Amino acid sequence: MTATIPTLFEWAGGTPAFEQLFNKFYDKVLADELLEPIFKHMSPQHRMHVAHFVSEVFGGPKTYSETEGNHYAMISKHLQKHLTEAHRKRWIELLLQTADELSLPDDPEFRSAFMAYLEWGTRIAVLNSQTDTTTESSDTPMPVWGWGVPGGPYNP
Ligand code: HEM
Repeated sequence: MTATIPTLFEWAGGTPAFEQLFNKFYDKVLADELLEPIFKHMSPQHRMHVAHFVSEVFGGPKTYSETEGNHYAMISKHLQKHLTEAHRKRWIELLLQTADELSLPDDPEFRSAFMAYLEWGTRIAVLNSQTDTTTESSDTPMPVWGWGVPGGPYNP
């Protein structure tokens, strides 16, 4: 019998894990002198929108795409924000710090998939923040991230 491979979303702890992660992360963002200026006007819904977006990418419920936006809408939110590599690196650093503090799974398989998505997603955000238009098509589907080469957790 083969074991069922959990989604990254399930492995991380489901909706509560992602909501907690982004809630705590944006507290850190607002306390950070480099990132605070670019996030100080974010809406109260911002944290949960990002939590639901990332949950969906990792195989969770389609809350973001069914009720909150789509991939194009997410990209559009970054237009003309003029994000820099320094912003991007700090964003990732604070998110990883939060993941450790909340004891998100730290197995090599989960963390390598998590990092791969963060690298991809943040670089797309920075690229699209430099201009007022995106080449992204308005019907681009939500990305779906998987375990990559390891294929699943080593010890499910
Ligand atoms: C995987 C990477 C990322 C994802 C999935 C993501 C996702 C999102 C989403 C879903 C929104 C819209 C939130 C809403 O509806 O209120 C948003 C807005 C935004 N994001 Fe990102 N983002 C990423 C990376 C980044 C990075 C690296 C930065 C800057 C360091 C950034 C800066 C912003 C800003 C400034 C906004 C607009 C805030 C406002 O409304 O005032 N994002 N992002």
